[in-house]
This record gives sequence, structure tokens and C-alpha cells, in this order.
Amino acid sequence: MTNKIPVKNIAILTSGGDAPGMNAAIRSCTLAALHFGHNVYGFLHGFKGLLNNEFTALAEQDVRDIIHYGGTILKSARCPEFLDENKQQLAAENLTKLHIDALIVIGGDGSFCGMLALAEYYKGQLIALPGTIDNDVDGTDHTIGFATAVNTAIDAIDKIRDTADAFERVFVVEVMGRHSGFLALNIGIASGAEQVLTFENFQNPGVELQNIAEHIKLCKEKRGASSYLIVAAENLWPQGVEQLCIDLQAYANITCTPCILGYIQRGGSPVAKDRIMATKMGVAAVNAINADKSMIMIGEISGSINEIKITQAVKHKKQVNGELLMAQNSILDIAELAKINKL
Ligand SMILES: Nc1ncnc2c1ncn2[C@@H]1O[C@H](COP(=O)(O)OP(=O)(O)O)[C@@H](O)[C@H]1O
Ligand SMILES: O=P(O)(O)OC[C@H]1O[C@](O)(COP(=O)(O)O)[C@@H](O)[C@@H]1O
Repeated sequence: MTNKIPVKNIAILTSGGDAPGMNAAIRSCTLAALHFGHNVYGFLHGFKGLLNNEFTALAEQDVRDIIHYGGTILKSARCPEFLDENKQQLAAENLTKLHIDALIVIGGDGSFCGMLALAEYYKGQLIALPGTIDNDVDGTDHTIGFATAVNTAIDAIDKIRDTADAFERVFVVEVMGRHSGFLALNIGIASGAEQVLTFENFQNPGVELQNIAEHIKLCKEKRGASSYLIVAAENLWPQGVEQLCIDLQAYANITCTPCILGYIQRGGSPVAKDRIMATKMGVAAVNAINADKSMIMIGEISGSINEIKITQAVKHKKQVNGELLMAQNSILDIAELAKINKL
């Protein structure tokens, strides 16, 4: 088949918190680009790699067996220096000197702000792919890594439920997601937690303490001694979930055990959804480069590829699904259930 698409030098980097499925995205960007005869380069350590000219050529054998690995073969980093305009200019100069025609950045909204800054100086094409376990990026139903992180957390919480049941204990499990509650709410619902504390339903510590204490007591009254799980978003309760346990003890003499799931949520083999979505997005990124597009993010909405401007992806905050919040509230309303069922 004749290929009329001009050959380009395409670079890829991963930036910000790593997410399972980033490798699947690197693989599909690379394979699709090679398919069209392009040259492919991977910059290492996110934006740091652009500053230090740390890159490697990517061939088929480099990405052959990586679809099932978490993390990122290109490494990632947070690069605070990139906030400095001189560094953004240096990165643009380095890309231009290397004759890079297009750069694909796989990361979260912070990385996309970095791309907007870079665009002031770099005249090549810039394409974003949403890769973060937090799912807090507009223009896509799900980000690469979110589904895996939810499943990883559920696996862990199911195990916590077993021991909580055995001892009829109250646990507070802290999950990741420092600015929005996609992880907390989805994990809370899927693990059958009795309470979910997330940015979207949090009033203030005083009100929440009273609500939680009343709910725990009501559950005990209606169900007898049993386990009780609270899933809480990180960065929400003042001084963290250990403090929430101390506060519950002091406020209502309720003993509860804190458990911070932490970085296990970022690792592990990506689930099928992340592998497939990342593969589709990578191919779409290369198609967009072939079509001379720039400054767009590739997402997926209702199963189909969606393109939005990077400016929109950064500006507009995606909201947690209100139906999920309502579902959680309805399931939890044990007082209402008790009335209806005359428990
Ligand atoms: N306003 C900005 N200007 C320039 N670069 C930025 C900006 N915000 C973030 N970045 C770059 O993007 C990197 C990743 O952003 P961060 O918020 O840490 O992760 P994520 O991309 O996962 O949201 C930062 O370390 C920094 O190098
Ligand atoms: O690895 P770090 O720098 O400690 O960051 C932790 C944060 O990274 C995340 O795992 C992912 O966030 P980003 O994708 O926005 O970088 C958050 O859930 C968590 O709060």
C-alpha cells in the first residue's frame, strides 16, 4: 500500500503520577507511528527528559511485551522547574534542534498545563493522552489507569472486610485522589462501604463526625455487631484518617482502625479496559498527527474516541457522576430502610 503521509519524527513522554496502562499507550503510539513510517523517540522522566535531552529511539522490539506492565517504561517525574519560562523555552529549543515534529504527552491535567506552556515556544504538534488514576480530566469518561486503580483498591478492601467482619470492627480506608472523588466514590460503592467520605459530599468535620457516629450506632442497633467500612478520599479529613479515628473515639467512643492503601493503587498490571482504551487512544493520537492536528487531547466518551482542545481539558473540571452520589446515599439510608421494613 502506498503511503502518502509525510514521515515525521514523533516523540512520546509520560509525566506526573504514573498509571497502569501508560505502557499500553506507549506501545500503541509507537506501533501506529511505525506503521505509518514515522520515526519514534521516547523522552525519559517526563518534562525533565526534555530539559536534559534524555531520549531513546523506540522500535517495535522496545514495546513488544509491555502491554501488561504497570508503571511506565519511559519513567515519569514531577518537574517543578518546568514552571520556569526559561525551562519551557529550553525544552522547545531541544525539541526543535532534534527535529521533533510532534510530541505526545501521556499524563494528567498538570502535564497538560505544561504542554500549554511549552506551546508558547514550540511550534511542533502537541497531542495529549489522559493518563492518571485520579480520572479528574475533562473530555473523557475515563482516564488511563483509573479502572485498574479502582479494581486494585477493591481487591484490598475485600480483604479488609474479611478481617473487619471477623472482629466486627470499624475501619477507615484512605484511598488516593487528592483533588476529586472519582476514586473514593467508585471504590466505596464497589466495595460496599457503609460510608464514603469524598470532596463532593463533605460538609465539614463537625457535621460529618456527627453523621458518621449516628450511622455507626444505628447500624449496630439494627444489625447487631458487625463490620463497618468507611472509604475516605486522601487529603480530605484534617490531619488525615488517623485523626478521624481519634476524633470518632473522642466524640462517640467509637473505636476504629485506620488503613491507608497508598501507592499499591498506582501499580499492578492494567485491567482489560485500560489496555484496550489506551491502545485506541494511542492509535487516535497518531491519526491526529497524520492529520496535522495539534493542541488536542484524545479521550473516549461512550466508547468512541473524542478530541477536545487541551485548553478545555485543563480549564473545565469534570464532575463526579451525581447518580453515583445519589445511589450511595440511598443505599446508606438505614434509618429510612428501617422505617420501610419495620426492622
Ligand atoms: N502550570 C504549569 N506550567 C508548566 N508546567 C506545569 C504546570 N503545571 C504542571 N506542570 C508540569 O507538569 C508536571 C506534572 O504535573 P502534575 O500536576 O504533577 O501531574 P499530572 O500531570 O499527573 O496532573 C509537573 O511536574 C510540571 O513539570
Ligand atoms: O507520587 P506523589 O507525587 O506522591 O503523588 C501522589 C498523588 O499522585 C496520584 O496518585 C495521581 O495524581 P496525578 O495523576 O494527578 O499525578 C494522586 O492520587 C496522589 O495524590
